Amino acid sequence: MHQHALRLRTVTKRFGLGDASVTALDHLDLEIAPGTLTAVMGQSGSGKSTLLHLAAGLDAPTSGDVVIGGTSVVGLDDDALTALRRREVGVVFQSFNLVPSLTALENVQLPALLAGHEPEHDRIRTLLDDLGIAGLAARRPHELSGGQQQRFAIARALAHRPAIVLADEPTGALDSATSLEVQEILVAQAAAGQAIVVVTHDPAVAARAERVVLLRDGRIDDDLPATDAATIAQRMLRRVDAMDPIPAAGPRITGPAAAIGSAGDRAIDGGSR
Ligand SMILES: Nc1ncnc2c1ncn2[C@@H]1O[C@H](COP(=O)(O)OP(=O)(O)OP(=O)(O)O)[C@@H](O)[C@H]1O
Repeated sequence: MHQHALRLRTVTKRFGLGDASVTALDHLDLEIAPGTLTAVMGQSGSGKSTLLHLAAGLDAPTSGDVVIGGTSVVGLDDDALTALRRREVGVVFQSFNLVPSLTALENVQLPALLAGHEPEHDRIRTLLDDLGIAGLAARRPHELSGGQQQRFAIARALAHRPAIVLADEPTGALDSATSLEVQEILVAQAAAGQAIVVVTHDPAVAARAERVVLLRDGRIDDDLPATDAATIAQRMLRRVDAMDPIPAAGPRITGPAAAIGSAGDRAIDGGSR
């Protein structure tokens, strides 16, 4: 096993050219160890999705390097990058929906098959049981609710034991009881050796992580060890307050709470992009 499941080394990502360019990530350094659950938080536009896409090898940095499971993505051709991604990365992204023509179970088996392995049937059965979706395995995605599809997407990301699992609001479409079950599974998989990085706006989800990385303007603004939900929420509020040009009197609940709430709603409405 590599010392780092994932390393971003002085990564800058710019979109567009010249005056119109946007710097989504700005000389960002991040190392993710195997067997850890890391939450990434930050305001809309702070660079969270960009970070996940680069970490998944789906997009290349403008400068710097991304090292996935010990292999640098810089200089890899498309075939090599695809092979690396299939072997080492599992994703739960809104943009990576289940394949509609396959059953839900076949979707979960797909990453192993694409990587040229026999799926681990026992492991998949256990994951589906734990996620409460074993009875739905023969259905096609359009016969499942959004939350059920989300749970199959989580099973798909974990099934082939990739070195790193990247999830964008994995609990966003789930009711609170199911969200808790998914959190338990992520914690358990991290304890079993996978590196899991979860982008979330939910302090309760972030509180399950052993590390909370706060992004701001494409940089790491804070890097906290395991922290309780109230402290994380406060930390986020303070960031919002710091950016708020209008000082408000009295306790600051409305603005920051609204910021967290609207972000969560957007995730439920169909993701960040
Ligand atoms: N394909 C793109 N083309 C141009 N600009 C982009 C592109 N993708 C992201 N950006 C810009 O890069 C910055 C970071 O975006 P990113 O989507 O990573 O933020 P985020 O923290 O995930 O936001 P959200 O919480 O709203 O999803 C934003 O200013 C965004 O407008």
